[in-house]
Amino acid sequence: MKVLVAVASRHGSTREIGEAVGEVLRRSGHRAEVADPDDVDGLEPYDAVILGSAIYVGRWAASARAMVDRLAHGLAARPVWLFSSGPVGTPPAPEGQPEELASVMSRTGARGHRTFAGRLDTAGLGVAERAVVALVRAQEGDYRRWPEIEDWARHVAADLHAEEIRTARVAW
Ligand SMILES: Cc1cc2nc3c(=O)[nH]c(=O)nc-3n(C[C@H](O)[C@H](O)[C@H](O)COP(=O)(O)O)c2cc1C
Repeated sequence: MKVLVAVASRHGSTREIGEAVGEVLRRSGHRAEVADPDDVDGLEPYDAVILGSAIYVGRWAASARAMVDRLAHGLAARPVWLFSSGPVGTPPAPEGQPEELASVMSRTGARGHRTFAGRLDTAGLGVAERAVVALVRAQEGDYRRWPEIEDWARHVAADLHAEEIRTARVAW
């Protein structure tokens, strides 16, 4: 299947998660393209979509939310999975889902959502971001667990193969 992996990332770490997901899909026999949500004009070329976003102050990025608004019908007509990335530290914090997750799940009919731990590199942050990080005492470091991310992507890839078989049966 041809899969769009659309990823909203401010400082690059969620984008790298999306690239890893795309790589697993390709190794599993799918075609995968990784893109910024702002660059997605339409979903016609794609059979399925994975949409991911970094979490900032409890919310998904504006570009991911805008893509859901813009392409809600196309998303609802395709298999969709969602992921978020944000919690940092040991154990990863904060817990809890992004504010708009329930609404995005229901509007897209998403088959699943996973939150992955993120990366915090204070050297790359702006002044306002540093103030928030200091306020909540967030722990610097890279907490992404690649085996967990790859395992999730393998499950999605397997579901997509099952979907291919179902679609082929209906076509007969
Ligand atoms: C200002 C600021 C606010 C953040 N707020 C949250 C939050 O509410 N929930 C969360 O899980 N992570 C939060 N994070 C952590 C980021 O989501 C995490 O660093 C993520 O990996 C960043 O992804 P990116 O590199 O793709 O932008 C915050 C980070 C910053 C700098």
